[in-house]
Amino acid sequence: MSSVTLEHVHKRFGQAKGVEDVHIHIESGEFFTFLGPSGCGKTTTLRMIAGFYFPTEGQIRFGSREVTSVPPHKRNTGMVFQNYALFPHMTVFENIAFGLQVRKLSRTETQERVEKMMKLVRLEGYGERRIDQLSGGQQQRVALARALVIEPQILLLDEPLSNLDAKLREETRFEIKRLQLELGITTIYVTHDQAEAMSMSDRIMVMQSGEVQQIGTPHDIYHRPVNRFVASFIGETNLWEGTVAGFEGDEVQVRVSSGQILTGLKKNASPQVRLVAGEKVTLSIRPESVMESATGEEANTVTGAVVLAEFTGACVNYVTSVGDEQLRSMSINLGRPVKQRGDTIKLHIPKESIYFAG
Ligand SMILES: Nc1ncnc2c1ncn2[C@@H]1O[C@H](COP(=O)(O)OP(=O)(O)OP(=O)(O)O)[C@@H](O)[C@H]1O
Repeated sequence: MSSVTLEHVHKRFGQAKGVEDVHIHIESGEFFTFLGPSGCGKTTTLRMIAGFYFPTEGQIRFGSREVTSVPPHKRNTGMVFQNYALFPHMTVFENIAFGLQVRKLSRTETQERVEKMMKLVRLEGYGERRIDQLSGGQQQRVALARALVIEPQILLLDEPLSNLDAKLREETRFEIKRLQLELGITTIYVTHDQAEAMSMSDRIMVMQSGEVQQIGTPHDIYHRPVNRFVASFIGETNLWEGTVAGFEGDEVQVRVSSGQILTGLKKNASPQVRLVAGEKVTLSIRPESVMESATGEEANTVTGAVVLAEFTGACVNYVTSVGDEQLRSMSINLGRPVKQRGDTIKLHIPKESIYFAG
């Protein structure tokens, strides 16, 4: 297995920007995800790692080997494409064996390796089926087996689940994770689906408009987003505008649109934020951290009118109007009466759950 390093990599398509200054080190055996909306540069970055595009500037290394302008077939990477790119007229066996035949392996070895792969992806007994006789999920597993059979140092996956329905997508993401852990293979995964990225990855790189916004563990990115974009792209959040009103020890007071002062912790600020009295700041408050107030007396309790009440059985979700803002809250159903639209509600925002996101 191999680490992957991108050193100040840029890609331009004529005058158009593809990606700008991607600088990352992916550890050997890591599951690393490129996450972002359509057009943010995920696929371009992956294609440079595969060798389908060469960078306009910068260097790419696998371990200590420089591969910046090495062609794809000499890189020893396995790739799964969004549409799988299988050969429809060939059988499962022939599809998986393809890369081994190109490499001129003996028949016995090819047979052994393909069978081992079919077992690994749970397709034993399907060798003679044609691709067009398989379900979407099974085709996806053939594509994975075909990428893995050549024993690549690095596995590259470009939106591999996007053609599957929601339930199968969830099952298959566990399957991919299981395979990755079993093989210990360095895996780079491209998706625009934040739940997929959060549940599978060791680390995530969040991209927007060809630029890296943040690199971190799912936990870091969720709890310590560096800016508004990351805060709102990853999970749901309330983004409130406020003005820094003052400081006390390790706490900071912020005036919000209702005129009320909320207290947060200085340490919960993105490195991109300067907390200065009188300056505007964005507060990111996750819905699950907002609680219906037990006494109405706790610090950081706001009062508002319920705009939307949602009872899902397991949870009670409210959207509440507070000053000029709305506050979305989400809590486990503890059997309390559910408020209705128009009711007054008091909501407590614990000070440690306020994050200053820029
Ligand atoms: N071959 C190309 N020629 C010109 N521009 C390109 C080419 N490939 C990508 N781009 C541009 O580079 C930018 C990044 O595209 P890229 O395909 O990497 O985004 P993405 O995040 O993978 O999006 P998606 O999820 O829609 O595939 C976009 O602005 C895109 O228009």
